[in-house]
Amino acid sequence: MAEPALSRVLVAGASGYAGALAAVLVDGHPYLELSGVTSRSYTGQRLDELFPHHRVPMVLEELDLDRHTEGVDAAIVAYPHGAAAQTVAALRERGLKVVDLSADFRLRDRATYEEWYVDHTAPELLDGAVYGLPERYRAELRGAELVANPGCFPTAAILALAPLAGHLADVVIDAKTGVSGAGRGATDKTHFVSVTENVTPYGVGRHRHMPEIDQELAAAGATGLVATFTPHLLPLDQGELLSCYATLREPMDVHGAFEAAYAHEPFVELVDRPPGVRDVRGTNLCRLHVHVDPRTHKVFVFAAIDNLWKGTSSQAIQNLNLMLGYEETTGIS
Ligand SMILES: NC(=O)C1=CN([C@@H]2O[C@H](COP(=O)(O)OP(=O)(O)OC[C@H]3O[C@@H](n4cnc5c(N)ncnc54)[C@H](OP(=O)(O)O)[C@@H]3O)[C@@H](O)[C@H]2O)C=CC1
Ligand SMILES: CC(=O)N[C@@H](CCC(=O)OP(=O)(O)O)C(=O)O
Repeated sequence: MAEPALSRVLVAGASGYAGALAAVLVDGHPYLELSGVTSRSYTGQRLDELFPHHRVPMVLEELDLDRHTEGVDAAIVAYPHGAAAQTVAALRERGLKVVDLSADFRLRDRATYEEWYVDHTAPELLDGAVYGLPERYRAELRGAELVANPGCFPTAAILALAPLAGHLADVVIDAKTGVSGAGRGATDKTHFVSVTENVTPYGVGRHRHMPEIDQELAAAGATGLVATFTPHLLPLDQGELLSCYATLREPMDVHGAFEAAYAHEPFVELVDRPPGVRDVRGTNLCRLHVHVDPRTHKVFVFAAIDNLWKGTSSQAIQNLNLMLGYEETTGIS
C-alpha cells in the first residue's frame, strides 16, 4: 500500500509548554512535517535552546500569517484563552485546518463562554468547531476543519464519567494536578516555594472547567447535572489524577458500561487497581479504575492522565490524525 501523503503543520505559541511538546510530536510524526514554530517573546531562539530536553533545532519566529501559511495544511494554536480566537480565524481564512488548544471554541454557547472567559472575537466559528475528544466525537473529527482541544481536567472527567452520564444523580470530582497545567509563567501560587511540600485547593466554587465538564456530561446523556469540581495543586511537574464519586439515579451494570465504552479504545485503559500519574506519564493514555461501593452503591472512578499529553498536546495529534485522514494512533502510540 502507498504511504499516506505528508501534511505540513505550523505550531503557533511553541515557546509555551503545550506548544513546545506539540512541535516535538509533530516533528517525530511519520506523516507530519513541522513547517514552523512561532513565538513573540523568544523570536530568534531555537526550540532546543529554550527547552533542552526537546530535541527540535528549529528557530522560533514571529508569526507572519502569509509566510507561515503558504503550502501549510494545518496548525496547532497554543495561545492562552481569548488570545487564540483571532489567530484561529485568520488561519482558517487562509484554508488551514486548525486544532486550538485554548478554550475559545470549546463551549458551544457564546454567552456561557463570555460569562466564564472574555468577549468572543470569532463567534462565527463556534458552530463549526468540533470538540476534540476522539472517544466521544470520532466521526465528527474525521475531516473536521476546526477542532477545540478539550481542557485537561474535562478530558479526564468526561472519560471517567461519560459511561455513567445518563444515570448520574450527582457527582463530586476531586482533582489533583501538576504545576505545568498553569503554563510557563510563574505566579505566587505556582512559585516553587508555594508549591513544594504543599497541596492546595484552588478555583473553589468557580473554575473555568466547570461549564465545559457540565456541557459534555449533558451531551453524553446527563440531565440537570451540575458536577461538584475542585482541583488541587501538587508539587509535581506534570500529571493529573481525578477521583470521582458518583451517585446513580438507578442501579445499572457499571462495569459493563465501562467495558462497552472502552473495549476498543486505543488510549483508554481500564485497570484493576487505582492508577497513579506516573503510570501514564509521557503517554496519550487515560487509565481508569472503577469501584462500586457495596454499602452505598456509589461509583468511584479514578482517572489518571498526563496533562501535557492526553490533556493537551498528544490529544491534539490524535485529533490531527483524524482530521487529516491518518490512522488515529500514528505518532503517539
Ligand atoms: N499546560 C497544560 O497542561 C494545558 C494547557 N492547555 C492550553 O494550551 C494553551 C497553551 O498552554 P501552555 O503551553 O500551558 O501555556 P504557556 O503559558 O506555557 O504558553 C503560552 C504560549 O502562548 C504565547 N502567548 C501568550 N500570550 C499570547 C498572546 N496574547 N498572543 C499570542 N501568543 C501568546 C506564549 O509565547 P510568547 O509570549 O513567546 O508569544 C506561549 O508560546 C492554553 O490555551 C492552555 O489553556 C490546555 C490543556 C492543558
Ligand atoms: C495547574 C493549573 O493551573 N491548571 C490549569 C489547567 C489548564 C488546562 O487544562 O487548560 P485550559 O486552561 O486550556 O482550560 C487550571 O486549573 O486552570
